[in-house]
Amino acid sequence: MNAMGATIAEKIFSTRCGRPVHAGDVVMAPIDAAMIHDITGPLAIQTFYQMGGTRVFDPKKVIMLFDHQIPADSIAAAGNHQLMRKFAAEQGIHNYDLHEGVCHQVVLEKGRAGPGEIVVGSDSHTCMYGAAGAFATGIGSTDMGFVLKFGALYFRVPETIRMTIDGAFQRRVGPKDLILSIIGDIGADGATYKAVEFAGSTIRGMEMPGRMTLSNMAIEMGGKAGIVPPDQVTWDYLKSRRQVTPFELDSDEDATFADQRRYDVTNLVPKVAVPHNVDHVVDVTEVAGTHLDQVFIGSCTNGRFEDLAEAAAVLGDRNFSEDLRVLVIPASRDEYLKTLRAGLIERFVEAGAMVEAPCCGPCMGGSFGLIGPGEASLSTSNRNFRGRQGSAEGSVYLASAATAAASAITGVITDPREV
Ligand SMILES: CC(C)[C@H](C(=O)O)[C@@H](O)C(=O)O
Ligand code: SF4
Repeated sequence: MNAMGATIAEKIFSTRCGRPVHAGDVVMAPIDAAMIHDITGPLAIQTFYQMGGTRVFDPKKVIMLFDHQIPADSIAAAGNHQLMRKFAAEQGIHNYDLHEGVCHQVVLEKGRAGPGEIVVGSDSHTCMYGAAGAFATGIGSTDMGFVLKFGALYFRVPETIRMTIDGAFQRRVGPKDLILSIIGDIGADGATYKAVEFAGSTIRGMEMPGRMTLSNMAIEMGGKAGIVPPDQVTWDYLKSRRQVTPFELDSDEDATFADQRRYDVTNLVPKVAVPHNVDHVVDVTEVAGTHLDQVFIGSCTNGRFEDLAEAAAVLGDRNFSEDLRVLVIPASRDEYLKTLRAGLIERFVEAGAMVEAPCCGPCMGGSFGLIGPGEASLSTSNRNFRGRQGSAEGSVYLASAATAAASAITGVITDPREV
């Protein structure tokens, strides 16, 4: 039989399962790392015990942290934290607790996900670790209970959609505009259960933060994973975070793809996802002038130093509009420190923003920063579903940090190329 080419996803599953597997095969695959946070962790732990679990499969492979409801914003949240701290202590799991920031950012920063690994998290944006060449996917708390006990999980090896991206971004246009435009094009269910691969010269020239933004939002088109083939950028990023021995991991040219799409970013303009769907994407010019009550710059999608630096560059020495609330939340302690040391936190505070310590913040309306009925928020995060950031009668617009900063200066949705 001819040896057929394979996709990255097929290669990862073949290596980890110890035999050649193909898209469509159902396999029980070993798990290299499993992440739980303060919202979904308690149910996963409960399931683990209900399944008769006593010791987790490998405490070193379990990543625990709190980010959605920190500092505890209710007695229930405090109780969840207590339960998880107790579990970590009993099981010998290192608990990052509330010290480090948003789960996905922290997993990558701590080098807990890398090329060729199968990583799961009980959170839908776990696909972000694909930026580091992992096959990473979000799973439910019940599946996570199973993983904690057995260190393995059933998967149907996904087919792959390859997105080849070429061209150079224009000023104030970047990865967030690209991923919004791709999602607008393919639709919220356009990549359902597919591994989405990001390839091409634009990706090769992109640093890790941008790659994270792309992989993070793979789930917003239904993707099971969002993978960037590891290259020197990946290995350089991982070098200071874990032991690395670079190796080749890319799809073969004769691999079978479910679909191959090409994009050119040369003429890409700033994009905005308008209420209430992530795939309802328009050019910023179409919604420019829309009144806003709040701007949120942060989240696992766009809360990194590079995003905050872009926002600060747009801001310059101006102030934010006094007619709206501006919330800035770095995605992690590291990102916070970089931003602080660059003097940008001072600039944001001076300009009128409220800067919070690393956490999910208003991203999913779980804790603070909620919007009221009839209010509109523009957010650098990844979801704008009805009620996502508070009132179901509110509206959430998604955009880049540059568009967010420009809009925060004027108080209305604003093209960042024009301020
Ligand atoms: C709370 C958690 C389960 C949820 C997710 O899975 O994504 C959240 O992080 C989100 O972004 O909606
Ligand atoms: S920042 Fe938002 S998208 Fe990311 S994990 Fe937190 S709630 Fe989910």
